[in-house]
Amino acid sequence: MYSWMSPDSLLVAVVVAASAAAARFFALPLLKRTTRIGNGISLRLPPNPPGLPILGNLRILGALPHRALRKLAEAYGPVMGIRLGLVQAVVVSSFVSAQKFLREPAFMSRPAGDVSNYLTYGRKGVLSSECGSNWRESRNLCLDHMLSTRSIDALRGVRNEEIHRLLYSLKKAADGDCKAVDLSEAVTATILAIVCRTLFGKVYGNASAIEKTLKEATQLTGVFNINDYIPFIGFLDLNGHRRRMKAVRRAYDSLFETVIHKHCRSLNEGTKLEDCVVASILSSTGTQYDRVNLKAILMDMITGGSDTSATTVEWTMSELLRHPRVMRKLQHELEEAVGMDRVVEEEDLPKLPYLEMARVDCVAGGFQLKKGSQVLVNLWAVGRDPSQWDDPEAFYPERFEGSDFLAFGAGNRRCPGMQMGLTTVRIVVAQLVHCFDWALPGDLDMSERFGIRLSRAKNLLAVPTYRLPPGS
Ligand code: HEM
Repeated sequence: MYSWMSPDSLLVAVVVAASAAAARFFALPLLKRTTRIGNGISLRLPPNPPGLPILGNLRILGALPHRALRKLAEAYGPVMGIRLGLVQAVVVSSFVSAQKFLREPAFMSRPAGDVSNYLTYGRKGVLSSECGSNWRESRNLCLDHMLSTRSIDALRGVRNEEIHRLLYSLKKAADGDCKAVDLSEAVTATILAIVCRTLFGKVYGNASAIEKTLKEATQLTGVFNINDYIPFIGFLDLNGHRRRMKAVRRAYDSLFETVIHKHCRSLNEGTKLEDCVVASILSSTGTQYDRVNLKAILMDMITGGSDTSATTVEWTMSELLRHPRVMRKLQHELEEAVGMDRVVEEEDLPKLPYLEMARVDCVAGGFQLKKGSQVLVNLWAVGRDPSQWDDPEAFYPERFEGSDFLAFGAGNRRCPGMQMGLTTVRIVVAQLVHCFDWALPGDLDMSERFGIRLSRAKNLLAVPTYRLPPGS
């Protein structure tokens, strides 16, 4: 059993269903891992569709690679090879194989490339780090100062303030002559503010500029970048990704330098700044702590921590709006557990019905992989694996009662921010559903845009009606 899976609620099922599997989308569609050794699981090489010289199978990916790869897997099987330019990759599309690959120690590293060079300070920090002492120390630092249960509890006040700001603005819109609010934008801004305040103590500079940088970073992190797959033409930067990544890094870097400088100065002078992750790390490691690693960690926390949660809330709300049965069930549960005289508090979350999800043991057919192969776990396809779930396309949160899911990865590189992500997503969804009835202003377009996480192609617009008594 995962350690975070304490008594939980239908909300978790809904969130998991929307973000993880039964619903249509994953926050992160394709997980990239790489192997440093041939794993020798068996003697067979996985079947590989024919490709072009040099380009290999790159052309088949198109605008929505997760869909193209699943289609291909229908013909070639749940573990298939593909060649991306000069890089041999293995695509994993079934639930049991994904569990096997993600937990296999041989696949604990992440591939090198433009993202690791330009968006993670050269494989420092956690996200793109090779598996080794730097990765382990950075991951522990994140867990100690931000992602442990104690830190998450300590940061409750920040979440509360920002979420109440969101509720206030939505209520104001509902009280006025509001046609529809842009829920995507409102939720993204709220979650980014929570993450920035958690990391830095306050939102430095222009919040919408940070949001723009974040969007650009998450888009660039997910793309299939030709520079990575045909490295000898990388210097030409044909698609301009390297240039855009350098711009993102410059924008982040100047923000991080300002924040770190302020906190170092205040620590050296013994003055007090806001409690936050930067202050906490610098107080415990000393102000001489490797600045590049600290900036890489901050980058990981912003990229890994904000858009993933915001996207999950967006899809969850989209599915709830399309499925009034689940919306009503959720509202009813909140009415029973919280009542209608006050808004939900984080303390209420464990009071919601118990839900336990057990780990499913797996046995996967193995293949021999070449050293350095990239492993692409198609989480989007895994979540719709018909051999795992009946009617996998349907939004049916109850299916997760007592079952496992892989929305946060698995094995030693599984998401360290799972508890924080779930806490944020659950409290935001709970508040939105408890405080408001929602209606759609027109048809709901459910198409997606590919990136490190699948975002909605079009922002979610919805009309709120306040449902708690005035003054609560
Ligand atoms: C709903 C929200 C979230 C989702 C769906 C999500 C999902 C994921 C997934 C699928 C992975 C890859 C795991 C693997 O390779 O097995 C991952 C890694 C990671 N996530 Fe999250 N995540 C979320 C929230 C967060 C938060 C709040 C943080 C931190 C503030 C965070 C930080 C990270 C980091 C640092 C890694 C890299 C771990 C490593 O390579 O060792 N995530 N996340």
